[in-house]
Amino acid sequence: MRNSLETALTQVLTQRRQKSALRTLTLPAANSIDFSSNDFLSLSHAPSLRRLLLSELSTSSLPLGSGGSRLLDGNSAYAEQLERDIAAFLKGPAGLIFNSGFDANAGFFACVPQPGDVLIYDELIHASVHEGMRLSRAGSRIPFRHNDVGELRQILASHSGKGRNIFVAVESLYSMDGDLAPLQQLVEAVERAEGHLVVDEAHATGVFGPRGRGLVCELGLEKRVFARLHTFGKALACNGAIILCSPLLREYLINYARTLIFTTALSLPSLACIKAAFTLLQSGETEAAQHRLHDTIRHLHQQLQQHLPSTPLAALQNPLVTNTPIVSLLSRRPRSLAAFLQQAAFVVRPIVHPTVPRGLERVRICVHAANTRCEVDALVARIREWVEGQVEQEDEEGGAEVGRAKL
Ligand SMILES: Cc1ncc(COP(=O)(O)O)c(C=O)c1O
Repeated sequence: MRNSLETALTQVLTQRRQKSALRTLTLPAANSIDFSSNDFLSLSHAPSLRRLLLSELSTSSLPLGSGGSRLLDGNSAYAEQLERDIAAFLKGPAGLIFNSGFDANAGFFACVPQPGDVLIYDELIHASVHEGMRLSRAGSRIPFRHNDVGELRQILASHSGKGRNIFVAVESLYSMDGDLAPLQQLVEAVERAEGHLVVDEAHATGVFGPRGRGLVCELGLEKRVFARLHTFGKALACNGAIILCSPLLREYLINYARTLIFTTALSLPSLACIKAAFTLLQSGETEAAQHRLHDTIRHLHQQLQQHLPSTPLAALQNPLVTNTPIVSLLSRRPRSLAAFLQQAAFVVRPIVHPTVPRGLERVRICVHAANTRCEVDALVARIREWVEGQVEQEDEEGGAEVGRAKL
């Protein structure tokens, strides 16, 4: 007879399976074309990064493993110098490396807001910020509608001037909708309320700004945000993340961020990879990839406009956004569309509830520096083929609605 825990676990997994919401691990198919990963600059496959990493590893005399937490045996002059170099490159006053962006956000939001403080966040903020907020001692946690600066101003007005610190958490490039935050307006609104703006640049790192420094640097706002997060796991093809902040906040995080204190620090191979990636960024070697990426982004949008009739174009989650590498195609049948594209060797993923709200299910497309125009053309042709198949099928069923807003 099964024990009760096994029965409970089996039950919830069965429910997920029945709702077609079961998460599974998949392996990349051979010879597939990546329109899914966050490897925006295609650095994962770049011989230059591999060469630099290997040379860094072979010349370093540090032990491979860090040996413990940064606060015990896991710290090194190598890690501290890397932090200083990255902070200088990204124009931050100081920096603190965490093992991942998840750890950085969770640790930061759990410990920085003081008892009674106010945490305001964009409703689409990443799960790692929620993780931290859940543990924080803040008095209130208030969402505002995605990118709605007007609503944020109202919330700020009703909480400012009451002697509490106000934190506002946003991302610069949102991972699901692929749109950018109106950072200039957000900075002004938060400054007026004497709040603290925290910007997560996870997806913008390497993609926006001079030499990939991110959107805050592109807009010259680096002195007007309280803290910034840059992660290394997406365009930089590494692991880990850095929080850019004042030296005082860095010292506070070293003392109170549990996700830094109670974990083994990054090993030498991880640090060396981060160093190699930033060497490429800093030297301008990734600029060509950054330009190629933006050229491919423009081409994808042109192709979508040209080859998908106007109605399905309304299916883009945000048709006005045409300069980011993430495009979301809203669909009532995201699994069918994704499977159709996957059969033609395109790696794309359906994104369904609970990752996105019901009714906003989608297929998320990410473009990369290494995607060719031919690959983009073939992808758009295949999407069009699927759309036409859907319309025909619905015609046969007597229910075609060419005017509907979703694919
Ligand atoms: C906006 C955002 N912040 C933070 C993270 C977490 O970063 P990491 O993958 O380094 O843990 C992610 C990654 O999915 C993200 O998309």
